[in-house]
Amino acid sequence: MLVTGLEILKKARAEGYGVGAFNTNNMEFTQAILEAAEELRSPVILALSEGAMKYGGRALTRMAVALAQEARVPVAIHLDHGSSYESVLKALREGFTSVMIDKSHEDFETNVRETKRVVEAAHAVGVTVEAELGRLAGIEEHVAVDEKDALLTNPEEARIFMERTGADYLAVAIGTSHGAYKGKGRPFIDHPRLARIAELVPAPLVLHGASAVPQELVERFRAAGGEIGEAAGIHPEDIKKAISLGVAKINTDTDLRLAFTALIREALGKNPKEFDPRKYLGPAREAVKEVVKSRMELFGSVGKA
Ligand SMILES: O=C(COP(=O)(O)O)N(O)CCCCO
Ligand code: NA
Ligand SMILES: [Zn+2]
Repeated sequence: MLVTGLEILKKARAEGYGVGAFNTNNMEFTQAILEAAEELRSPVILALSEGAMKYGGRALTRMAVALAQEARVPVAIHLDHGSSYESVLKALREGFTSVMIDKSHEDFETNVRETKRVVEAAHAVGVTVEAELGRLAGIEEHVAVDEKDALLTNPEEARIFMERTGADYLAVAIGTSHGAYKGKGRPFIDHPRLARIAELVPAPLVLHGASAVPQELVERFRAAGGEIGEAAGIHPEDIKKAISLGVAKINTDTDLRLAFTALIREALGKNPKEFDPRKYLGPAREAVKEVVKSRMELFGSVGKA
């Protein structure tokens, strides 16, 4: 069933498990994510970025909303990294049930003002809001303290920000970053900072840039002809610890992309004569579904629907 992001995340934070927000740009990702959720009886958040909405248009948004309504588990349709009030309005018009307004690159007062404006519009139509405070950036442990403070979420500021904006959940910067290169080896995650934020912010917390970038997937991608450098993601233990501290929404996009692309490269390499798209998109879809299922196991959302 189609529910708001807060309905899913409030329960998750209260009961100490995480829920995956998985990005989709097409039919295969959407099917993989929803099938995994139904098979594991897990709530799930289908995340569409502005780029996904541009790429898939009505075909994607209509499919996502319709399948979410028919799903036998709770599903929220979420605008990932909404960059403007107008972009959020478009998502609201498409029937999204969760929207992110990301003004984390602006100064504090601008972020508060813009976020508050989106909260008023979204709440008026029963949709819940994710905001962001702090800058996503992989930080080496030796990074100077004041530089960390400039980048990472300030716990006291977070409390004030949530009180002034009325946002429903908060994306925090504690050392993660988007993409396949999150730092050399095991990225440093500032758990004490997260614990402090969670003490001051009762709302569900959100972790962006949370993909694991597992070495076996990186190697499989390379073996199939992909080119990727010294890739590294967030260690599963750091994800579990973050969930125990108050993270309820965990964003995964890179791991799905790597799996999908590796399988397509393998299928095309194996049979150069093949030109039925279902023969390479189908196995790629299955690979995405397996990654989603393993993430749900890690987050503890299996059986929580
Ligand atoms: O936080 C994330 C995903 O993080 P990751 O790259 O670790 O999968 N997202 O918000 C997805 C970003 C979509 C645009 O690229
Ligand atoms: Na988001
Ligand atoms: Zn993100």
